[in-house]
Amino acid sequence: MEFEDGFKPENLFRQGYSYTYDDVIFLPGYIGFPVDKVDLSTKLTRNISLSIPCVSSPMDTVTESSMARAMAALGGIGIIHSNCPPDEQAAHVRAAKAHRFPILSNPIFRSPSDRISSLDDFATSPCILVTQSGDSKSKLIGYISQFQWMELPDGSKEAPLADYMVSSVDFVGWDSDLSQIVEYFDAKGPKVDFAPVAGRSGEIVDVVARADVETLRGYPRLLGGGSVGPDGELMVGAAIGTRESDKVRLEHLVKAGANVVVLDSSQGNSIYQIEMIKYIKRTYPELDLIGGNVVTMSQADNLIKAGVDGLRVGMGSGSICTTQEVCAVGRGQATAVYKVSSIASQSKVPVIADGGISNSGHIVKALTLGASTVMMGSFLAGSSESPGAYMVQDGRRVKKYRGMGSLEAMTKGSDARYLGDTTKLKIAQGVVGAVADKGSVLKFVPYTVQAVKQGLQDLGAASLQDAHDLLKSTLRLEVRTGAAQVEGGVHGLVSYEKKPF
Ligand SMILES: NC(=O)C1=CN([C@@H]2O[C@H](COP(=O)(O)OP(=O)(O)OC[C@H]3O[C@@H](n4cnc5c(N)ncnc54)[C@H](O)[C@@H]3O)[C@@H](O)[C@H]2O)C=CC1
Ligand SMILES: O=c1[nH]c(=O)c2[nH+]cn([C@@H]3O[C@H](COP(=O)(O)O)[C@@H](O)[C@H]3O)c2[nH]1
Ligand SMILES: [K+]
Repeated sequence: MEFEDGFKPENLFRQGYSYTYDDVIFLPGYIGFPVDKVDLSTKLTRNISLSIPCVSSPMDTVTESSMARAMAALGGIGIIHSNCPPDEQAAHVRAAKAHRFPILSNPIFRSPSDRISSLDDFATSPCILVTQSGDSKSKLIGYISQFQWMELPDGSKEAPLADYMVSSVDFVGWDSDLSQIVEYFDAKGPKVDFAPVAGRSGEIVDVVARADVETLRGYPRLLGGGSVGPDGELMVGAAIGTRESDKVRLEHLVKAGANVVVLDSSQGNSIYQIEMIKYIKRTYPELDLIGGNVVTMSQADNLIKAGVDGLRVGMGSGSICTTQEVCAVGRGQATAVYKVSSIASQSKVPVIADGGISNSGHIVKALTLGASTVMMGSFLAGSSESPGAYMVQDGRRVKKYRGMGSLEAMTKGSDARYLGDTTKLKIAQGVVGAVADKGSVLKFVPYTVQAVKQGLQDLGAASLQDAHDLLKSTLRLEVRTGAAQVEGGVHGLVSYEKKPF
């Protein structure tokens, strides 16, 4: 028997309000399966499948090679930002895809006759790899770690590397997983602390520290082999703009092996984007292409007709966004995701709910309202995999996080893009800020995903397809009043500690 209880989504979202995730709440359904039966596998685009619905934002404080590698290892995907020269962006794509193990240390190479003058020579790498001619392409001979170098007696530090390096000629293969690297260390014994990693064509591309492997073993187990493309490598996405120069950028990215490209714009329904979509589809028919951003059915319809394989949804909903204040356009994110998904699903174009995700409940809401994945900036920016170093601010460890339309990011990047070609006036549509240290995404994303599974179980959805079917049938939701939102949070306590896992 059907009761009249709660709102049908189509009725709620046509009342003339712009709702965001916190405004709405779902009524629970019926649980007929255990939480571990909830399958979150999904589609990023028409042709790209992921095992978790998580995507990292193309922002210069969120996604470079380290984040892209980790997101892919988790079964999601990272989109490398374009606020750098094309060859640098392509290098990030290559580095992320170079091997399958979710650690990236950008090793430094030296020859046996080279000498180390200070710790600065290690840059950000935990060790220096010694090869015959001092580059990644020649034969591996040994390594020296920062720690080992510092422990050398005075006088020995200035000697050629050959005099004190740890001899090591073995490496692990590019497609090794955690258990194979553990086997390598077990076989080598306790004196060997680093495993060089060979790339596909035999050159040494990275190095894995024993300590990092131990840390990883304490994290939730990585599911499956991650997001692997047809080439056997981890999948990586990259952002581009819609200027003429972006065609050259795209060529670099395709050569580097990018699996998907995102046209990165706040308002994707433009002649520039539509022409770019047509150009890309003509030039690289095999390449998956995500268009956006859009928030209305009509914007989405235009990009679908132009040929996109995925749509990115959200305007002004991001944590660092000021677009709605500056330009008076945008939409509440719950309404935007619901409306765009309702038209995109007719053409089987998956939707990425981009921006405004600050907890697992927001992810459940985005996916249940029709999205196939969520894209996150601030949620991931405080992780050890995001670019940049931690700083201490008011006694807390933080990392910088900034909008790509902030003055600071625009000054670093290609100004032409934002200034237009005719105006010299720079208008910011984002801010620069900081987010708290959250540790590794390899640890907190699995917990977040587990929470999402619990949410779907409560709704009675064993998969994202189930959730989307419910949306069109028995799912009911309501708007929460201000008081109901307060009630839904922690309230009435003198003090409390919020530990998510
Ligand atoms: N999701 C969101 O709500 C927002 C996101 N952002 C982010 O900020 C960054 C910049 O976004 P936008 O400013 O929208 O970048 P955009 O590149 O789409 O637009 C910048 C300006 O360049 C113009 N333009 C683009 N292609 C052109 C061409 N071929 N010829 C002439 N003019 C052209 C556009 O019309 C616009 O005036 C992106 O990373 C975006 O994701 C910025 C604002 C809002
Ligand atoms: O209005 C904006 N001005 C900006 O400077 C800006 N930079 C990024 N973005 C968008 O915000 C998304 C990330 O949002 P969250 O931090 O909420 O995850 C991202 O994925 C983008 O869609 C911007 N929007
Ligand atoms: K905002």
